[in-house]
Amino acid sequence: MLQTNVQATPLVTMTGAGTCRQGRWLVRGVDLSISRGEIVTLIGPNGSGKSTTAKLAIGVVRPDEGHVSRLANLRVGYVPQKLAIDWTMPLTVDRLMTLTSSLRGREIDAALEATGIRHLARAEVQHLSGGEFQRALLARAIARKPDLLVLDEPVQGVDFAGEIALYDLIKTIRNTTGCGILLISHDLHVVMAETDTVICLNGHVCCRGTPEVVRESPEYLRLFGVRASQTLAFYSHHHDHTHLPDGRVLHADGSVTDHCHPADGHHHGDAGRAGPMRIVHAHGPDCGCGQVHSNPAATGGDNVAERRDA
Ligand SMILES: Nc1ncnc2c1ncn2[C@@H]1O[C@H](COP(=O)(O)OP(=O)(O)OP(=O)(O)O)[C@@H](O)[C@H]1O
Repeated sequence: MLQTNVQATPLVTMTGAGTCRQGRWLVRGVDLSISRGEIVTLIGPNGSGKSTTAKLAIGVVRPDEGHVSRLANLRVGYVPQKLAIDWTMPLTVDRLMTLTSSLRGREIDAALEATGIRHLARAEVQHLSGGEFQRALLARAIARKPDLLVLDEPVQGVDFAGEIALYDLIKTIRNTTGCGILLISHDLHVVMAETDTVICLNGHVCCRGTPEVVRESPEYLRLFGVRASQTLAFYSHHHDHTHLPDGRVLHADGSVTDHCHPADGHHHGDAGRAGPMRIVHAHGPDCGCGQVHSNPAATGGDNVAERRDA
């Protein structure tokens, strides 16, 4: 689990909030609060009201019932799910940063540095990879040092290895700036296990709590099924190495070796593998990593995940 520094005064508080269009409630009765240093993740099927809830939280959409309050002078960094960019027009990354408001050069540099794409400042946005583009959007959102970062599906178009790197980056941003983060995900990727509070939506709040609590709840299981819960169980433990497509092993300290270390715990996953239901931990008697697999206590890891290894 993440180290958190959640402070008492919420940045945003929603109480029984809902919004209605053409006589249809898009979402209703949402109670939600986000504090500094907290990561709240909205999950739910397509059309379940995740984006609408985020827009209610930051004031882009007004509630037709209930109440939404925000800290005075709250600064919000928002990465929407869709961005209206004219891809026929040349647009560099540093120009993207200042499209809607002005920023000083050093603010641009700092944000690009923090997201690991400073070297791409002059690159054309349309030539960026999926992961680089998401980092550029993230840089744009953090440049004004927001109190609250709202990220609507920030890993779209990114492969699995890039996805993990992006979530690590989001965590780092939270840890270094102390901002609150509202994340939206339409499925159950690594994000759910990396979060403080999960809110499961389906037009209303189905269930909420820590990832551990949510994955056991009957509402969650009804919505996503038992297999999803097991996948989450896998993700909710410490991951310390990643198997690269060429068979080598990338360790948490950045070193790359031909095989696992004897003390290695769990994988991040197989780099490049796609899809939400990845069962990635492949340790077994012949995996060569030197771990004892039959005794969960031997590795000190999460029991549920260890049982899956045996
Ligand atoms: N401005 C609007 N007017 C009418 N209906 C809308 C409007 N905005 C959203 N909706 C509808 O509200 C529902 C919830 O939409 P929302 O975008 O919040 O869902 P979501 O959970 O974010 O979905 P997805 O995972 O597909 O992105 C959908 O049925 C959508 O069609």
